[in-house]
Amino acid sequence: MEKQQRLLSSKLFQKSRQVEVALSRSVLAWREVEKSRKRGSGFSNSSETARSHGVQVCEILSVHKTEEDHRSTRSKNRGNQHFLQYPHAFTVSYVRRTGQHQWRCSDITFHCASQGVCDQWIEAINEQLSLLTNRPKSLLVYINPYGGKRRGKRIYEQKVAPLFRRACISADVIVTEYANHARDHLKTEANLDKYDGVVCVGGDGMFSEILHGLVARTQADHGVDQNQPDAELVPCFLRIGIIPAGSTDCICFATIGTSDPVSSALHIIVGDSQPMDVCSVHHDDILLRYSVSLLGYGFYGDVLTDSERKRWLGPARYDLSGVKTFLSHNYYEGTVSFLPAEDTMGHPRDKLRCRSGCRVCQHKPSSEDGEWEMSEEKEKFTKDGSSGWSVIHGKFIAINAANMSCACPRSPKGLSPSAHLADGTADLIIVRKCSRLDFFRHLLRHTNKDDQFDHPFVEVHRVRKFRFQPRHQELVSLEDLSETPKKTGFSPMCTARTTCSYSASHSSWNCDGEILPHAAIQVSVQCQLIRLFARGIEEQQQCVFEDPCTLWAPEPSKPHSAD
Ligand SMILES: CCCCCCCCCCCCC/C=C/[C@@H](O)[C@H](COP(=O)(O)O)NC(=O)CCCCC
Ligand SMILES: Nc1ncnc2c1ncn2[C@@H]1O[C@H](COP(=O)(O)OP(=O)(O)O)[C@@H](O)[C@H]1O
Ligand SMILES: [Ca+2]
Repeated sequence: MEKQQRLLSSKLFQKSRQVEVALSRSVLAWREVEKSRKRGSGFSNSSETARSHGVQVCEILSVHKTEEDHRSTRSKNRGNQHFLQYPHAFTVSYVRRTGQHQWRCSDITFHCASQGVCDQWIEAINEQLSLLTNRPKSLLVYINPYGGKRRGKRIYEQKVAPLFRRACISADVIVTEYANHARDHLKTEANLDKYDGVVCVGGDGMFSEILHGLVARTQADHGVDQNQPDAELVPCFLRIGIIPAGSTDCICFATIGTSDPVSSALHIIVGDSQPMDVCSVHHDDILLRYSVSLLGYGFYGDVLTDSERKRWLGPARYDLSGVKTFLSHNYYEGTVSFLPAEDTMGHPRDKLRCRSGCRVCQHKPSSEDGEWEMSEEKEKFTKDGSSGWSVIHGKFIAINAANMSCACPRSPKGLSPSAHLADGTADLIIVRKCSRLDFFRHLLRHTNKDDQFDHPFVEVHRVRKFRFQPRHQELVSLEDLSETPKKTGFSPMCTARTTCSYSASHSSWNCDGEILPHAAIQVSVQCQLIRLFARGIEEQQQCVFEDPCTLWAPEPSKPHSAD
C-alpha cells in the first residue's frame, strides 16, 4: 500500500482516551495510544487495524474551535487529570454512513495541551478543505411549500439550513408562490453568476421546474433553439441539488440511494457531481418538455391524470389512482419507432447496475468518437440499406421510457433496474395488451427481485431516440385552444400539471409527473446535459479510502509534529 505523507501528527485526547492523531492530504486518522503501546509496535495486522479510525478529508464538513461544549466538558470532568492537561479543543464534523445509503453528520472533539496546537490543527485541516475546489460556497435554494406532505419549508429550516451554516455555505432562499415560479425566475431573472449551484426542495415536479429553467437559460445564453429536435444542446454549468420533500422523489432516490433530506444536504456540501442524461420531448418542431426519469404513456399517464384530481391526498393519491387505473385495464393503439443504442451500450437485462463511478457512464461518446458517428450513421441507414429505426405497431397497456432506473421507495430497484444515469440512452419498455392478471404479475415484480421483463407481453430496448404516434388522429388539447402563445414567455412548452382532453382512444404522457398536451411525440436522449450534487448509488456501505494505518508506519524523516 502506498504510504501517505503525514502533514501533521499529535498526541491529543478524545473523550478520556489519549489518541494519536495524524493528518494527510486525504485522511484524518486517530488511534488509541495506550492500546497500541500494549501491543508493541505499530498497527500492522488486521485485528489491530480495527482500532484505527479515519475519515476522508473530502468528507469532512468543517472544523472549529470547541468553545462552549469544551467548557461544560471540563466542568463535567473536573477531577480528570487529562482534561486539565488538555484544556483546548477542536471539533471536526464529518460524514458518517449509517446504512441504507443514509449519511449523517457526526462530530468528534480532540483536546489539546495548548491553544497553539489547537489552532495549528484547525489551520491544517482548513487548509486541506480549501483545496477541495468542487465544494459549493453559495447556493440558490427554491422551496415548494406545497410538495408532498407540505413539509418542504420545515425540512429545509430544521434539517438542511443548519448543515449549510456549519459548512459555511451561504444560501439565498426563495419559497415559491405559484407553479413555475422557480422555473421562470431561473430562466429570466436570477443572477446565476453569484451561485455554485441550485437546490430544489420538493419532489420530481419541483426538480423538473429547475431543470427547465436552467436548460432554457443555458440554451438562450448560447443562442441554441430548443425547438429544433436535432439542436446540439449546451450542458448546464451549475449543478442541481435535490432535497426530497415530494411524493415520489424518484430522481433523488435513484441518484443517491435514499430519499433522505440530510443525506442529500451532505452530498451537496461535499460537492458531489453526477452527470445526468435528459430526454428532450418534441411534438413536430415544438419542444414540449424535458424528462429525466419517466416518460410513461398508458398506465403511468392515466395514473397521473387521475391522481391530479386527488392532490389533497398527498403522496397517497398515487396509490389510490394506481389501483383505479389498474382496475380500468385500458390499452391504447399506436406505433412506436425507436433507434436502438449500439450493442456496446449493454442491454436493459444485462444486470450491470449503474453505481457510483459507473464505467459505462464514464465513457461519454463525443462527436469525434467513431462509436457515436456509427450511431448517427445508423440513424440514416444500416449496411443492408434499411433504416436503423425499428417499428412496432400494436395495442399497448404501457409504453415507458426510463432514462434512469426510476428506483423509488415504491419500487426500490425501479422500472428499469439496469438503466444508466449518464450513458446517453434510455430503456424503452413496451407492455402489450395482456390479461389483468398478467399485468398485475408484471407490476408486482417491480417490488421484488423477479425480472419484470421476463413476460411474453413485455419487451425492452435500449434506445437513443424514439417516437410514438397514436393510431387515431389526436384531438387538440383544451389548453392549446385556450392559451395564447408567448403569455408566459415559455410559449411552446406546456405548463405544469395541465389537464388535456382526448378521445378515449388516447392516453397522456406522464413526463416526470407532468402531463404532456400531445400523445404524438419525438424523444431524443441528450447525453449528460446536466449535473447533480450526487454521486450515484454507492455499493452497499462501502467506504473506500486509503487505509489510515499507512499513516502510522514510522516516517523516515520526522513529520511536522504538534504535540
Ligand atoms: C402491485 C404493486 C404494484 C406497484 C408498482 C409500483 C411501480 C412504481 C414505479 C414508479 C416509477 C416512478 C417513476 C417516477 C415518476 C415521478 O417522476 C412522478 C412524479 O413524482 P412527484 O413529483 O414526486 O410526485 N411520479 C409518478 O408518476 C407516480 C407514479 C406512481 C405509480 C404507482
Ligand atoms: N408555490 C407553489 N404553489 C403551487 N404549485 C407549486 C408551487 N411551487 C411549485 N409548484 C408545483 O407543484 C407541483 C408539484 O411539486 P412537487 O414538489 O414535485 O411535489 P409532489 O412530489 O408532491 O408532486 C410541481 O408541478 C410544481 O411546479
Ligand atoms: Ca440514461
